[in-house]
This record gives sequence, C-alpha cells and structure tokens, in this order.
Amino acid sequence: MLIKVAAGIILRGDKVFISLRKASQDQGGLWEFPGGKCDDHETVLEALKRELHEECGITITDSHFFKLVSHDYGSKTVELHFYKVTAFEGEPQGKEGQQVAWVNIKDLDSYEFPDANKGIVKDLLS
Ligand SMILES: Nc1nc2c([nH]c(=O)n2[C@H]2C[C@H](O)[C@@H](COP(=O)(O)OP(=O)(O)OP(=O)(O)O)O2)c(=O)[nH]1
Ligand SMILES: [Mg+2]
Repeated sequence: MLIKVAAGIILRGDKVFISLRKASQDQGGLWEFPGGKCDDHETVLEALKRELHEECGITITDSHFFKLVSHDYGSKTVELHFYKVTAFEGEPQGKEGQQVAWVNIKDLDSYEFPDANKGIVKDLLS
C-alpha cells in the first residue's frame, strides 16, 4: 500500500512548529510536521492547505516544495511530500487536541520523529 502524504514545515524565524502524534495514531507518540494523506483527485498542495487548516487552523499564503521522501514501514509505504511553509494567516494551534510546540530548529534532534523523518531533520539542521 502506497500512501501519499503532504507535510508542512511551518517556519517563523529560527523556529519550527511541530505536533505530537496521538498514541492511537500510526507512529503514535512521535513528533511530526503537521499534514496528512492526500485525498483522491487532490493535488499535494491542495492536501497541504486542507490539512494545515484542519490540524493547525492556518491558511497558507506562501510555501515551497522542500523534499520528497519514500519510506517503507513494512505494512505500508509512505510517500511524504515536505513543503516549507514560510507565510500563513492565523496562529498555528493544535486544532485536533494534539500537543504542539514551536521549537528552535537547532534543537530539533532532541525530539523523537518517525523513521521517515530522520533525513529531513538532518537537512533542517545543516
Ligand atoms: N503528517 C505527517 N505524517 C508523517 C510524518 N512522518 C511520517 O512518517 N508520517 C506518516 C504517519 C502516517 O502513516 C502518515 C500520515 O498520516 P496522517 O495520520 O497524518 O494522515 P491524516 O492526517 O490524513 O490522518 P487520518 O485522517 O488518516 O487519521 O505519514 C510527518 O512528519 N508528518
Ligand atoms: Mg495528519
């Protein structure tokens, strides 16, 4: 099973907004860049906008494609389309009750992310 996912690296100055995946979710208890699965007939950018509105309550006004990562979790393979989100309207929040945090980019490696994110975290730190 291949799952196409859009994820937003929401940036403000030297900080990045991350959220904690709920225990009940896949990769639960790990931090993530907010986002979610692309619906059928939806472009990745449309999915990114929809997901960040649903999960964080923001409206993206500027974003740039950053990296595509395919990762095999065994039962499923995720194709993660990471975008840097550099401008938005609204203040990001955990709209679905998830824990969220603005963290310094240089401290990102002290948060535990899913395996698929290891490279991205490294890229952001370099
Ligand atoms: N959003 C997000 N998902 C990630 C990241 N890293 C990573 O491995 N994933 C995986 C976990 C999930 O298997 C999949 C994304 O699914 P999701 O649970 O966010 O999807 P969704 O928001 O549409 O949630 P749902 O409605 O299906 O519950 O990608 C990441 O940084 N952000
Ligand atoms: Mg999600």
